[in-house]
This record gives sequence, structure tokens and C-alpha cells, in this order.
Amino acid sequence: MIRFTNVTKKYAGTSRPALNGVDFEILRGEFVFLVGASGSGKSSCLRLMIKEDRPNIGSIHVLGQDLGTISSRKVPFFRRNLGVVFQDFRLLPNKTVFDNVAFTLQVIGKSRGFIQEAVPDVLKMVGLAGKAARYPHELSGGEQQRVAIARAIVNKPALLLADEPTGNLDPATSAGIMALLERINASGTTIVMATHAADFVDRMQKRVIELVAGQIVRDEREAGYGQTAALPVVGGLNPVTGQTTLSGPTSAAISAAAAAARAQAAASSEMPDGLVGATYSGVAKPPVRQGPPRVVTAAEQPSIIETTDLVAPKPVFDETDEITMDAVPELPDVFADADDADDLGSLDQLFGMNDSKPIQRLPAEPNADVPITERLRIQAQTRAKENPDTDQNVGPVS
Ligand SMILES: Nc1ncnc2c1ncn2[C@@H]1O[C@H](COP(=O)(O)OP(=O)(O)OP(=O)(O)O)[C@@H](O)[C@H]1O
Repeated sequence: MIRFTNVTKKYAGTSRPALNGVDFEILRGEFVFLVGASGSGKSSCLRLMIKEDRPNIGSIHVLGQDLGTISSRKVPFFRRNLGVVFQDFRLLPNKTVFDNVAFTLQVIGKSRGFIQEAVPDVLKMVGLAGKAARYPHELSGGEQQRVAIARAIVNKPALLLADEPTGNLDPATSAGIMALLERINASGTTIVMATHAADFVDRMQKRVIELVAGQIVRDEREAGYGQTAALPVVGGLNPVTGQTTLSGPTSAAISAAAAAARAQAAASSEMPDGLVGATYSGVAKPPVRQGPPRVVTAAEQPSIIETTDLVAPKPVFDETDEITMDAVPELPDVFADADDADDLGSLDQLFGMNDSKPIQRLPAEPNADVPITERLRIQAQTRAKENPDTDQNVGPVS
């Protein structure tokens, strides 16, 4: 589903890489937390996954595509199979809840009939059935985030990427969002979520990939947040004062786990700039793994097909099994309507696209009119057991 091979990302003007020789593989159906201190590289990972950015070194495969070779013309088609949720929701303020969700489908050329059926269904799923006519500013933060999730999943993505989706929400609302994400994952969608929400990570006991200064220090199944993830900002030295930008007890609170992580980072490459002491409060957390990182390998993955009765082992999108971009037809007409063009520009911003390519409507998909339960795969699936497909879609598509 996702494979990073020796990925290094260094932003222009920075002295150390944001990601440094990162290797991991995420298989279909997994729920993976990306954790680590602020600045450790979580968002950079997610940006690389949606091809918003490219690595300096290494290769990235997502949904069977080598992102290093995919042409920019085909990137929108690749992104059709991704849902993305951000901390700050990124809703279109001048559109209703319904239209915010419908917009995703309009852009990819779904029929009006399909949209009229799919949007109410997905709003019901996220608990917003009665709020379709509201505007974002008329919603609470949690409701806005549920709209963002509805928008991300309405096109039944195989992969949902979430960057601190609970970052602006209170604990109770966050719990609702996490329950929703867990349900979406149970329907077969792979989820990768960057978060600082230690309580949820500890509670949910999913796979955890932990970054320290751009390097993976832990990759563990059924894991908690860990202590090193609470390390403070990497590179957080104030350039004016030369002091750490952090407040609170620092040196006294440096944990053994923090020291181990730093020693590990230093041993494997140059010491990252400005890695300073921890402010971890000392609240009881699961012990951090000592020694070399335990990387979860494909061979260690549980068989989703054999171990799960209710979960579809295939991604929500059948067509993602074999995304072959060469088979994608040429893009049709550019939108002529100025309003739509503005809106499409906004959609590009949702993905963080900062280039100014011509705005184009994508062609409709065939066989779009299937029931919402089938589209979202939220019902029990027995068919998959009968016809298991263990291909994880990692690696180049020939
Ligand atoms: N566009 C950019 N230009 C230069 N440096 C960047 C850019 N984006 C990120 N960085 C740097 O790369 C490093 C990793 O940043 P990234 O946003 O990936 O961290 P993060 O773990 O997601 O942090 P947070 O938890 O605060 O969101 C940081 O040192 C950051 O300052």
C-alpha cells in the first residue's frame, strides 16, 4: 500500500534533513499512527505520500505507484484514491456542508444522481445528516472535522491520511473523531495518522511509527505513544537568543528514553540540530522500547483476511488494486466557469498543491452507481474470504 525506501527529504535552506533515510512499509487495511515531537518529520512524510513534495533521495510507492515516475498530469488521478484530513479542516467557507462534500465528487466528474445519493449517505455515516444545509461557520469544530472526514471518504478512498485531525478539538469531540476513523478503518480503508494525541494512541494500541529528528526510532505493532514522542521541538533553538524555545523543566525532565533516542539518532547519522531536552511531564506512559528499532516487516503482518470476519480485506476502491496510469484517458475540458475554477483552486489547496497548473475536470468513473454500503464497504464482507487477494500493491506497476 505504501513503501518508503531510504527516503531523505531536506528542505532548501535547512541544515539538516527533515527525513533521513526513512524505510517503512504499510500494508492494506492497517491503521498506523505517526508520532514524534514537533518537527520530527510526520507532516513531511504525509506530504510525500500525496506527492505534494518529492524526496531528495529514495523512492516512494503508494497504491502501487512509484511517485518518482508518475507524471504531474496523472497526479490528480492518483489522488482520487486518497482521502486527506487536516488539523484545520480546510472546508470551503462559502459552501454548505452538502456542497463541501459534493464538491469532491463534482471535481472527479460524478453524476448529479450519484452525488445526490452518496452525499446524504456519507453525512449520515459521520452523524451530520441533519446539518447538510449549514455553512462551516455554523458548525462546531468537531462537526467541521466530521465534514472534512466525510469529504475525504465520500469517494471511497483506499487510503486515508490524517494530519493531526484532533489537534483543534476537545477530548470528547476527539474521541468521537477517533471512533469514526476506527470505523472507517474497519471498513477496509488504510489509515495513516500523524498525531500528538498520546491518550488515543495508548488506548487504541495500533501500529506506531515514531520519528525522532527525521529518523524512525520505533516501528511497533499494538503499541502506545511512548516517551520519546513527547520530546520537544527539534531544531527549536531561538535564532535570536540562542536559547531553547521551550519553557518548563528541561534538563531535569530528560528521560532515559529521550537520551536513548538521541544516542541512536547520533549513532546512525550526524546529530540533528538543536535537539534539546525533554519537557515530558512524567505522566505514566508505556515504557519506550530500548535498543535498535523494531521494524514491522511484511512477514510480521497479521493476515487481515484470516483474522477478521467483519473487515473487508481489500481496499475500498477495487480499482486501486491495479492502478495503471497508462490506462487513464486524456483529461477533458478545462473548466470555463470562473466560480468552478476558483473552487478547484481551493481543492488543490486542500492537497497543498502550490503549482499553478491548468484547472481540469477529471473524467467520470465507470460503474459509479453502486450502493453506498458497497462503496464505503461498511458492511460485513464474506466475499473477500471466498476470493482473497493478498496483493498489497506495493512496488511499481508494470
Ligand atoms: N517547507 C519547509 N521549508 C523548510 N523547512 C521545513 C518545511 N516544512 C517543514 N520543514 C522543517 O522540516 C522539519 C520537519 O517538519 P514537519 O512539519 O514534517 O514536522 P512534524 O513532525 O509534522 O511537526 P508538527 O508535529 O509540529 O506538525 C522541521 O524542522 C521543519 O521546520
